[in-house]
Amino acid sequence: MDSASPSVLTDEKEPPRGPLLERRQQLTEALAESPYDFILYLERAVVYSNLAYPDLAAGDAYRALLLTDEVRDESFEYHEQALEALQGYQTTPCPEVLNHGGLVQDLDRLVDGDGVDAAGSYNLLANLASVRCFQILSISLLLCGCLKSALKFCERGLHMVPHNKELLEIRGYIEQVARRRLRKQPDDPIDINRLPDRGVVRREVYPWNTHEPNRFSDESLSFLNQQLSGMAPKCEVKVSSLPVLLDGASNTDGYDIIPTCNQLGLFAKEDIGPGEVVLEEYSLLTANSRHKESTCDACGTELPPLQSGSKAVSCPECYDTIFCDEFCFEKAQEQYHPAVCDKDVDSIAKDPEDQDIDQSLYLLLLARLLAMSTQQEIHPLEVKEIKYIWGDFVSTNLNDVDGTITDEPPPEWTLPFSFKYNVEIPLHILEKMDIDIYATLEQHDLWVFNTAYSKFRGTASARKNPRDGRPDVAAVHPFWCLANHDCNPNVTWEWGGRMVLSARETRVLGGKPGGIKAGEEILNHYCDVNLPVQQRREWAQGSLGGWCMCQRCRDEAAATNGVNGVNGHVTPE
Ligand SMILES: C[S@@+](CC[C@H](N)C(=O)[O-])C[C@H]1O[C@@H](n2cnc3c(N)ncnc32)[C@H](O)[C@@H]1O
Repeated sequence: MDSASPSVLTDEKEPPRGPLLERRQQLTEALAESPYDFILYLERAVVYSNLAYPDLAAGDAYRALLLTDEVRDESFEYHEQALEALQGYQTTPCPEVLNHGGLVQDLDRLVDGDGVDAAGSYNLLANLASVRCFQILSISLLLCGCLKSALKFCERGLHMVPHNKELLEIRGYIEQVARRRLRKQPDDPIDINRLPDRGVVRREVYPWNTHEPNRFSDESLSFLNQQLSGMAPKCEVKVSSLPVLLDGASNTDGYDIIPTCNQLGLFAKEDIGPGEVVLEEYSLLTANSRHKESTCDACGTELPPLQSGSKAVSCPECYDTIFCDEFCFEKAQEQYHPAVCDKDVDSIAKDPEDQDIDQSLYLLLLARLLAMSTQQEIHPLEVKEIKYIWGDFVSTNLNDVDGTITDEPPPEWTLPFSFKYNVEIPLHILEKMDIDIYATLEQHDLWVFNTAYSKFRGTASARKNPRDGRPDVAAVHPFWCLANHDCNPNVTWEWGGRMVLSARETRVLGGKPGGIKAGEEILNHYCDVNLPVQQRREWAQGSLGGWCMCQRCRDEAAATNGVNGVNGHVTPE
């Protein structure tokens, strides 16, 4: 589709952001007052579309869709509240947000039963609204690159109103993009099951996110250092100057000076001897994607064999949950477990298909975060294990695009996104935890999940199962992950029940003796440092967010390619 395609999301062309952000704020406040009002959700979805956040538009349209079900079915949990929220709205004239894309012409098809009494009029509004939800969901998910979910929602809408002009147009767009992505001819049929369903969305500190700290402030640094002192007494967190990373090979390997940016890093404040433990960190922000696997629910360590002398403890309320010892059990009770105890959330997203392993581990980390924030009665983004993590955010200005349809989401959008893992299952988990997903919108809005995902990606570590090599346990260790990468690292790391960083006995380069001097930065490794430069760079690219520009990489690449030469592309074996 060419970039001159009309913006089917909106009736306006590139409206200004300021008033839209204000409107978003008003609608968010209105939703806090009236959380079961699907019209408000739809209005906010349109604002998100106009602001070019199609993922957030889809999130709101999905909540609105769930509320239309609540209105229609009196056995549903929030039926009364959803009905009450509709008082004050009429079908003629219907709320402006529903009067879109030929929808009102389909009114007759949407009347249930005989005529429109009070109940009928609410059902009619709910029916109209669900079609509007399907329109927004399908176009928004298409813009995120989630073609399969987009087509499914579009088909559901067309099932209700087969001639709806907008839905037919959206289906045309989805099929056009699908044919191009699957390399099909214009008339080839499309198998919905083969459509890509993983997309990417904006990865940013949302303009309304008031939870993101200034990580460089004295207050933040002193909080971090106070926490760090117990786990790494010889280290401190300080600002570190790091190379700005590009997406791939460049001709700057031989340059003496390259652009840098300020981030945080870990530094030695005293000399550390070779082999000495640098940091030992305990974290409850862990996830295990195997159902009934023998790891500690809290710290993720392998459980000791169940024989006499084992210190393992199971929760007395829900016997299935096992902890490696009393310490982990108590920490879990204090910090997250009661929020999920006996709530049947255990089997969700477990034993995933191979292609979903990463998404399922990140989702389970999100689930743990939600349990921690619920138990600790704080906002998820205030949970100390993630609050100070940098999410590799891109600036809002760079992310901004107009709402036109293109083949692929823009290259600046780097947060992996799928309807299932970002929207549907997190809400399902909250429901299982007996949390009202409408009344707790402030804590459980989609942008909150996306922000947490941004922080997990690039900082979580995973452990492979020795039986089949699949990564099935993951964790976020917020202090360990403050250590930056270098291909000539001065530490090694190992994660059992604790994440342990130790000073290397010998350095990789030149076999020089290990040990870290006071003032030197702690340099971790995010890839196998025994590989040749090209392979190291490809491996570390995901967690670094770019092409490694450490001194070793630059020297080796410049030596291989001639000074200033551009590397050729080598695929790892
Ligand atoms: C796990 S965090 C490390 C801590 C991070 N510097 C911070 O301020 O929180 C990983 C991120 O740090 C940055 N980083 C780490 N090592 C780097 C390196 N050698 N060169 C450039 N950036 C690096 C990248 O932005 C990467 O995505």
